[in-house]
This record gives sequence, C-alpha cells and structure tokens, in this order.
Amino acid sequence: MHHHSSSPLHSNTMTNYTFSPSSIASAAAGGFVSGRLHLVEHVQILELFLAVFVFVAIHAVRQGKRQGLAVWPVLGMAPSLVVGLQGDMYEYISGVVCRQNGTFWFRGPWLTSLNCVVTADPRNLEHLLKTKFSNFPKGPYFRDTVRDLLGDGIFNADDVTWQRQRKTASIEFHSAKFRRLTTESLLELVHARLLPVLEESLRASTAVDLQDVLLRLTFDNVCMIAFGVDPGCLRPGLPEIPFARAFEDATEATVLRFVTPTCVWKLMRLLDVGPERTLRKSIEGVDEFANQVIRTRKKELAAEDGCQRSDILTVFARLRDEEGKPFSDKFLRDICVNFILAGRDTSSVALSWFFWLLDNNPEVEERIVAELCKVVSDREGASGGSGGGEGLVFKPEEIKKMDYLQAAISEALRLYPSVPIDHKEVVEDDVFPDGTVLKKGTKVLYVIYAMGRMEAIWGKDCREFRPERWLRDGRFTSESAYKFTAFNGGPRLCLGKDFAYYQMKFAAASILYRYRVRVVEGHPVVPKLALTMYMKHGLKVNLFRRDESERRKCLLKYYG
Ligand code: HEM
Repeated sequence: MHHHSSSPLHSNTMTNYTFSPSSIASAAAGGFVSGRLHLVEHVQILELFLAVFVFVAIHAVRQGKRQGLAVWPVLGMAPSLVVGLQGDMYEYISGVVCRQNGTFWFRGPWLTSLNCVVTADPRNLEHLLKTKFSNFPKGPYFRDTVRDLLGDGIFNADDVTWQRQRKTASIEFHSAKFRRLTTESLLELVHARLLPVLEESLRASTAVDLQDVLLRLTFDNVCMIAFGVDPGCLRPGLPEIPFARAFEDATEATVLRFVTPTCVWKLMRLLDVGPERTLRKSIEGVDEFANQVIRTRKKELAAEDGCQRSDILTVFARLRDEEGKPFSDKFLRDICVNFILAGRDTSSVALSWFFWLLDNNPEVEERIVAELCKVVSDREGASGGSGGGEGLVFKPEEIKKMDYLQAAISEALRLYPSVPIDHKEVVEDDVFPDGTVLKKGTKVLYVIYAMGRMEAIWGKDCREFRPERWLRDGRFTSESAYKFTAFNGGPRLCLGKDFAYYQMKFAAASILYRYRVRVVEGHPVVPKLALTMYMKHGLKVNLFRRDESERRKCLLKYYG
C-alpha cells in the first residue's frame, strides 16, 4: 500500500519541485502541474487507504462485540492486548471475560502459537481441574519453556513423574514431624529476625518496604523446608544473598520466554546472548548452591547423622526408585528447586496485599486486633486486659482459633490471588460444560483474578473487602475450590495450602499485635505483570507502636 511513496518518479518530481534552484520557470510550469497531479493521486490513495482502514476497523470492532476483543486481519487480537498492557492488564482481561459470560477465545497473530481459550467459569474450572483432570495437563509447551530451570520437578511434571512426587510430598506435608519443622522454623524466623527488623525501622522512624521484608521471610522459610538450610536473607541491613539473587534472576528470565516467540529464545539460548545468557548464568548459581547442599546431606545421611531432619531433601534422599536405586542428584535438585519456587513468594505477596487492604479498611484491622486479644485473654491463667506483653508468642492452637483473621486473609487472596492466571493444555478433543469446543492441543488460560471479582460468583459487593462473607456464625467456612481458585483445585490443589495459611496468620498476627502498619502517603500500589502478583513498587510502610491500651480498646469494642 505504501509503494507509491517510494516510486522513483514521485521522489524525483518532489526533488525537482522543492529543491532544484536551476529552473524556477520549469518548476512553475511543468513541475507545478505534475506536482499537483501527484498531490491528487496522493489524496486519492490516502482516501482509499482510509476507506479500507475504516471498513476493516468496523469489521474488527463488530467481531469484537461478538468475540470479546477486536479481531484484526493477520494480527488477530494482539493489538487489543497491547492496548490492555498499557493499563491494568488483569482488570482489562477480567472485563472482557465478564462481558463474554465467563469464556472467550483469544485469537493471536497468524503463525504464532498464541491462540487460546480464556475462561473464568467455575463449571469449566471444575471440569478441567477435577472431572477431566487427565485431559488437562500442564503440557509440552509449558514444560519446554520452563525445563531448564525446573527440570522434572513437581511444578513442571505430569503423569507418573508428577504422581510420585505428589504422593511422597503429600504424606510428608501431613506428618507431625513436618508440622513441627514448619512451626519451629517460622517461630524462629518471625521472633528472632522479622520483628527485630521491623522494630529497627520503628526506632529509626524510617519507612520500610514490607513486601521486600516478607519476601525474605518466606524465602528463608521455604529453603528451611525444602533444603533444611537457612540462607539468611532476612537479617538486619537486608543483605543480598547470591542464591536468592540467582533464583530470582532465573525465574524472571524464564518468565520472559513466555512472551518471546519460541524460535527466538531458542536461538538466543544457542548463541548464549541476551536474557538466555542471564538465565544460563543464574541457573548455574542456583545449581551451585543446591548441589553443595545435596552433597553434604548425602554424606550426613550415609553417616546416619541426619536422621532427625524432616525437610523435603532428606525425605526424598532416603527414598529409592522402582529399581531400588537412590534418586540422582539432578532429580533431588529438581525436587527442591520446585518446592522453593512454589512456596517462595506466594504467601508474602498475599500478605502485602492484605496489609494494604487493612490500611484502607481500619474497621477490619480493629476486628482482627480484637480477635488476637480475645485469644490471648482466653489463655489459661490469664487475667484481665488482653493478657499478653511485647514478648508474646502465639501458639499453634491459638493461630487455629483465629477465624476472622483467616477470613480476612482469604478475602485478600480472593481480590489479589498470588497466582492471577494459570494454564493447561488439552490432550484430546473435548467440550467445556459451557459449550466451548476444545480441539486437541488447545491452550486454556484460567483467570483466577477475574474469578474473584465476578458478580455471578460473589454477588453485588464482589469488589468490596468484606471478610464477613467467609463467616457463618463467626466460624470460617471455606468456599468451593472451583469458585475460590487461589490455591487451584482437584488433584493439583496447592500442597502448601495449610502451611501457607499458618505462615500468613502467624506472621500477620505477630505484626498486628505490636504495630499499626501505615502505607506511606502517595506510595503507588499497582500489580506487576508477572506469573506471581507482586506489587510493582513494593509496599513502603511506616510502623507505629500498638500499645496495651489500644489493644484493650479493640477488645472491649467487639467482645464487651
Ligand atoms: C498464599 C500462598 C499460596 C498460594 C496462593 C498458592 C497457590 C498455588 C497454586 C495456584 C498452585 C497451582 C499451580 C499450578 O499447578 O499451576 C499451587 C501449587 C503448589 N503449591 Fe502453592 N500456593 C501458596 C503457598 C504455597 C507454599 C507455602 C508451598 C510450600 C511450602 C506451596 C507448595 C505448592 C506445591 C508443591 C504445588 C504443586 C502442587 C502440584 O502440582 O501437585 N504453596 N499453589
């Protein structure tokens, strides 16, 4: 369409007319006439171009009404996606999926692999997560993209490889020994490391990035659970830890692959350039740390020295495969790296949104503080007031009793699910309960973020932060995993769910009992576009001491 502007005739005429000083007369006579002729030609072509554009645009927008997003020739829905990327992508997709009654087809540009079904319909979720579970694995596309980092670990595996890890890890996660490990490691981290860092910020009257602090807390915690080793990210001065840095870089570079055409990143990997070079180097960093821990642990176990340990590495290192052989170091590395990835950021990100929501909903915060004080005042032998001092440590059975806190955290996860979008691939032709026809190989995206904000699921007040919706007679009641999908559902339900709730409740209760957490005025809070819903700019907060008289006031207000 643009060939006219590069025609030699056209450019010569223009050159003569505009710049040649040699013949003004000829320019006035012949040049001027031909110039006008070309101008007319120009205008006609422009008009034609405009007419075609308007026609295509009307067609695209009309199709958009039916299909959710404008569909352009060749580019499909990609231009609409680019527009969406300028604002809040999650809100944008949620809007489309709601207008389309829960499901729509995303049409990618020709010759790309971006076509997929996008859904937020609980019936479809139950179908793909439970009823037809084996027809919706993670699939080869996902596996190829993340294999360099995750190998054959649980997050990246399907079928037998997944089943075997799931079974062993599930038994372990529900054992008393493991529970003890998680409660003890968390107690140590919160009281010896988290609270001192926060106290220091209060004393110095400086703002602190609460998201960063919480990310460090859960990173250390999950490493203790996976490896039995504490990397020490959460310490005064918030030092940079090479293993944590390598892990983060490796995850980011892996995520980048999802938005790069496969042939491009594969070529970059071959040439060892750009983000692929970063990825290779950071994976080396991860492996160096992992391999050293694995070697040491194997020696310990051979010397029967590590019997008391109950971390994931020790459990799997003791096992034997079908042929009676121990697992390879590489497989042990994959198992641990996957657990770290799964349990690293999700709880801390959820807590960050939770504290931000509390800052905007002071009455919810008061109710939580009242509940904490009630639990403390119910302690045997406690008398008067809320019964605790600054050194108070919540006990596991007390954490369990905090129904309102559990409701408030669930409500934060409903509105800001740590994993906002997830995906599956179709093995055999199938049909969703809502009638969507699925061909073998189709990719399915389910928008967990949108599901938390649908009137059809949560009612008219779906956008309000209202923990009460989770309570029946003051007791926390869980929702169907196919409506509240923050932890996934069916056989691949989050393995760390109970632990995550314990961890979030323990950390939140320990902080709220001592401090008022106030977000710094004007601090921008927006989600980052990534596989995990981080706050893009972190969460800068100031801390203020919550003293006994304030706690007592909350207790009296709600419990008389
Ligand atoms: C608020 C906190 C958390 C949320 C919202 C969350 C959410 C999820 C989701 C959505 C999945 C499914 C991912 C997928 O299959 O694509 C998942 C899987 C998993 N989560 Fe969590 N998670 C949380 C905390 C944790 C923690 C603390 C751990 C471990 C210590 C953990 C361990 C796992 C594991 C091992 C899987 C894989 C299960 C499987 O594939 O069979 N999670 N989680």
